[in-house]
Amino acid sequence: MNPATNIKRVVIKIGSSSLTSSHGEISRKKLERLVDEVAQLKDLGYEVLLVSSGAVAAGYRKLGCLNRPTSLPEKQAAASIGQGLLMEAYSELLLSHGYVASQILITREDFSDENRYNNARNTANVLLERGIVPIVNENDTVTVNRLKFGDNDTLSAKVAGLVDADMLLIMSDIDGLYDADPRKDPDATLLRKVEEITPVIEAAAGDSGSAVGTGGMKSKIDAVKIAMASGIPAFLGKAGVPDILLQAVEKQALGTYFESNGNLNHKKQWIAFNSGPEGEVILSENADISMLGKKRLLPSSISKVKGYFQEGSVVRILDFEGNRIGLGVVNYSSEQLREYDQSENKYTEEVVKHDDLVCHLEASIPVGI
Ligand SMILES: Nc1ncnc2c1ncn2[C@@H]1O[C@H](COP(=O)(O)OP(=O)(O)O)[C@@H](O)[C@H]1O
Ligand SMILES: N[C@@H](CCC(=O)OP(=O)(O)O)C(=O)O
Repeated sequence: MNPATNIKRVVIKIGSSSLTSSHGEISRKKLERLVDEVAQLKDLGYEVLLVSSGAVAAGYRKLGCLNRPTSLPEKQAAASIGQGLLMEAYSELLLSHGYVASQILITREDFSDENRYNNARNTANVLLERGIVPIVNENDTVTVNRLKFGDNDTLSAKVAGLVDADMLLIMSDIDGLYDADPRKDPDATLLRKVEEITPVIEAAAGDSGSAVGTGGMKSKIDAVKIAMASGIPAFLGKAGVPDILLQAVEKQALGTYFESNGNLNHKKQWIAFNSGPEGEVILSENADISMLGKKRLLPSSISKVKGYFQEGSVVRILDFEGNRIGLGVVNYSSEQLREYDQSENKYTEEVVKHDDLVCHLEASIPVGI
């Protein structure tokens, strides 16, 4: 723990572009430099969880591909070879500093099941408390396109929330977030501190700059939003700059610092970012939306129900005009809600309890969730 900053537990995301050579293959030198810096943090008493990309990059040559594959089955086959090689290298390098690595492979489905999500937390906590360095990646080999996290940026933010990290470091091939895509605008300037992700910032974030990166700045901004809403400050900077990890946790690094602006608890993080809503409830015209974050949702506020869901499912909450305004766990099935007759007032229980409701006003939930 650093008493000056109150930071002890750090999640570090390292992108493919920061681990590969110009040919797109894993660079041993870059990996060594990263592990040296992780060990530096560990020596100082920080707990470190690494979210590492690079499985496809580490495996595609051995699969017989000359270039990084683009089809899903080939990428999955490459990851199947590369993930083992990547872990072998991490284990060996960390052991040379006296630290033990562990592997955690996650799919989106693991996180959408609340029990599995909570179980992943317990496992990661044990590892971190015992000084191990968990190395997390998406379980590429078994995921299908539709159900992929897709990029490790959002995965890292969800993992940071899962383990109650004190800080999320997203290390990339660029020294931070610029006010415009630097490839398109030579006058773009580096933003050093961001308190809120505004539409202007979202518009500035472009896609990936390299052949190996997947998410680009867009997915990093989505990730940062998740961290900020979960109460976790984030940093975005350039991997490979000497001492960057230590400087980042000490708030001295060149890069972009994002302040946290929410404090969603685990349950609300799960509802907001992992659950996968099963249906929709549309509020009546006169429902007081400004109060939604502070209140429960009553049957009388609902004008329409879309889709089929069970009691206990997560649903999207839309205003009368169809704008997404929140998510919540319902106490009634879609059929029960469709049958609700206000005049009889037969449902006494709220549709969504306050503790089970996340309002977009209290959490800037990334588009698409
Ligand atoms: N506003 C922006 N500020 C900084 N970088 C940007 C911006 N818009 C787009 N980019 C691009 O995003 C790239 C980083 O994303 P990506 O290639 O996915 O890296 P990684 O492999 O680290 O995930 C940068 O190299 C840059 O070209
Ligand atoms: N899971 C994939 C990487 C996916 C990914 O997010 O890559 P990147 O945008 O480089 O961080 C792999 O290990 O190759």
